[in-house]
Amino acid sequence: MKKIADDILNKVISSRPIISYKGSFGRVITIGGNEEYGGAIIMATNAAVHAGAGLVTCATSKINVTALHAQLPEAMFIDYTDTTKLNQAITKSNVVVIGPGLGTTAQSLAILKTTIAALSANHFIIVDGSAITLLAKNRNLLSQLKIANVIFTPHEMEWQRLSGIPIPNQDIKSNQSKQESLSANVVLKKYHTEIYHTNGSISQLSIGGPYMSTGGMGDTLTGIIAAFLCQFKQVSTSDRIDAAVYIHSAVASSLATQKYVVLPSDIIAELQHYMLISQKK
Ligand SMILES: NC(=O)C1=CN([C@@H]2O[C@H](COP(=O)(O)OP(=O)(O)OC[C@H]3O[C@@H](n4cnc5c(N)ncnc54)[C@H](O)[C@@H]3O)[C@@H](O)[C@H]2O)[C@@H](O)CC1
Ligand SMILES: Nc1ncnc2c1ncn2[C@@H]1O[C@H](COP(=O)(O)OP(=O)(O)O)[C@@H](O)[C@H]1O
Ligand SMILES: [Mg+2]
Repeated sequence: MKKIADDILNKVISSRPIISYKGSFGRVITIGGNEEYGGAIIMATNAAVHAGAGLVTCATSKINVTALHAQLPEAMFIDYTDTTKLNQAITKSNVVVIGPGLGTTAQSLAILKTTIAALSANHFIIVDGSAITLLAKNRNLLSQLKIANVIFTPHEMEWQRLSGIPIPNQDIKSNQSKQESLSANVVLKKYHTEIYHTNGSISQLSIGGPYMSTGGMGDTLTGIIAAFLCQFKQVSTSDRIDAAVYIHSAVASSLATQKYVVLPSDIIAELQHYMLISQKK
């Protein structure tokens, strides 16, 4: 298992080509945020925009549109129950994030099914939060998901649901064996997050701490991973994922020198600056 070092940022974050436009930096669609958990998808969307994705669309409950646009006018909106628009927007996207605040109702499951049916081999899909819980209960959907490049981002309980491995038994060998059968990358979030890559490598974070234990911290990570996947195509998928996971905690630990707790929104606000000082010179 390789510890992710600080130089991953310098390796992955490159300066932007002069001849470029928003389309050069990829399209992300974030799907989630029901009537209770609008904040989750707004944080994921906000993180994707601040981490540099060129165009970001948020597919969420209609109830969240005013809050979304008050926070983030840069994001586009679609009603996630509008199947036709959802389909079209997924087709146009490079990276799909599904799950933050999606909920686990029949409607949530229908949105997950529509999303999976719209995937192609060119897509990255980041499956987080409620979408992991839904897939654990609807395992027939797992094989259809494999058409795309999949990144699961479970916390330990979500991984227990999806993998069937109880939290105390989540050792490297068992985790990797389950990850291989899922044909997906797995970012197992905890103190010292572990990343199981489809190329067989395993990385581990050795930064971050309890100042990050606030609701929305994982939702924010999904947006950063999405933005890194759709931008830094000169490096491998595994390096892009490792760099995204690393910068999330690096920003948090840097802010924790001044703050007792670091909020997801604090990390989002600092990302543009931290990426600038970390980029390849
Ligand atoms: N502001 C918002 O709208 C927020 C919405 N959220 C959404 O709420 C939905 C439910 O997610 P939750 O994770 O809250 O609930 P879950 O029920 O999925 O997971 C929480 C349970 O897992 C256990 N657990 C064990 N190990 C854990 C670990 N390492 N990290 C976290 N929990 C661990 C906890 O004790 C608890 O019983 C998701 O869709 C999520 O995206 C949360 O992200 C919180 C913030
Ligand atoms: N004590 C801790 N040390 C290191 N990282 C932590 C700690 N507590 C939380 N985190 C990080 O915060 C994020 C929490 O993700 P998650 O539980 O999905 O949050 P949410 O669903 O509320 O957004 C993960 O990246 C996790 O590694
Ligand atoms: Mg979460």
